[in-house]
Amino acid sequence: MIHFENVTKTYNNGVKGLKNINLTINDGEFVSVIGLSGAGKSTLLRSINRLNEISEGNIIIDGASITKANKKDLRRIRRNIGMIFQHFNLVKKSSVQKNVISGRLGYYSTFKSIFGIFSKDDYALVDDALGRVGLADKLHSRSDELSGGQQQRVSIARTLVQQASIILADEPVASLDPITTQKIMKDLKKINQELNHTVVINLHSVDLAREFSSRIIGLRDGEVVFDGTAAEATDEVLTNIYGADILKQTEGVA
Ligand SMILES: Nc1ncnc2c1ncn2[C@@H]1O[C@H](COP(=O)(O)OP(=O)(O)OP(=O)(O)O)[C@@H](O)[C@H]1O
Repeated sequence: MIHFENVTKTYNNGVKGLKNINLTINDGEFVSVIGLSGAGKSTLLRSINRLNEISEGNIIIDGASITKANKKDLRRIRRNIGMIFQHFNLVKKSSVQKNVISGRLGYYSTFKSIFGIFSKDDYALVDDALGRVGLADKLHSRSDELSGGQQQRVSIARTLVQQASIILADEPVASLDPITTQKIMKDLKKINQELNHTVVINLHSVDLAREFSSRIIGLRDGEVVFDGTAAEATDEVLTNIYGADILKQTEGVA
């Protein structure tokens, strides 16, 4: 469970990225976060794993405060939170296998991680994860030889071997064409349904949010202005909250 308690983020320049957010995301939910550019979507998502330090309030993950966690606890909490980025964040010159197995690093001491000491079980997890995302045959390919969609699948596989029960996806389809976008969204949905992983995803496309989410959270100026099911997020409701601009946003164009 992810719980936001009176969370505010004030950037150094005084801009408030989030304003007094109170929110609970339950295990197994598929939550899309929508809103116009600058609404606070990335700030919200990156606060969950403390890539972004919040200024006030508390964020609690499965009963433990990530906000107040010391270094050791932070590492333990983060191990359970996978992250998928718009630009994949792979080591391009490394093989698919190496990139995916790096999802296990949180389970090892620094010494073992530096020398890349992984177990047979870790390699088996990599094979299983690549099978799930349809890339079993790419195990030894260099990551930069893959298409954008395939690279995004590698990053999904990395969160699978991490065995993270929470997946944060920050505009994961913003650089992809519509067909690849559908495939990636379906992969995420499948993982959500089959493994019961919680997915929190930032999207520019309202249509995608409606198609795939169990819940949509709408932000405006750092505040939650909509929180409901996909069916409740009608054009009329969203236009009332945001104006027509929210419906015009397309992938990658804010
Ligand atoms: N590092 C920063 N320093 C100062 N202000 C920032 C910083 N990062 C974000 N902001 C501001 O915080 C607000 C929320 O930004 P955020 O990136 O979370 O929005 P977003 O909804 O993800 O936007 P987009 O859809 O364009 O990615 C914006 O006003 C933005 O300008």
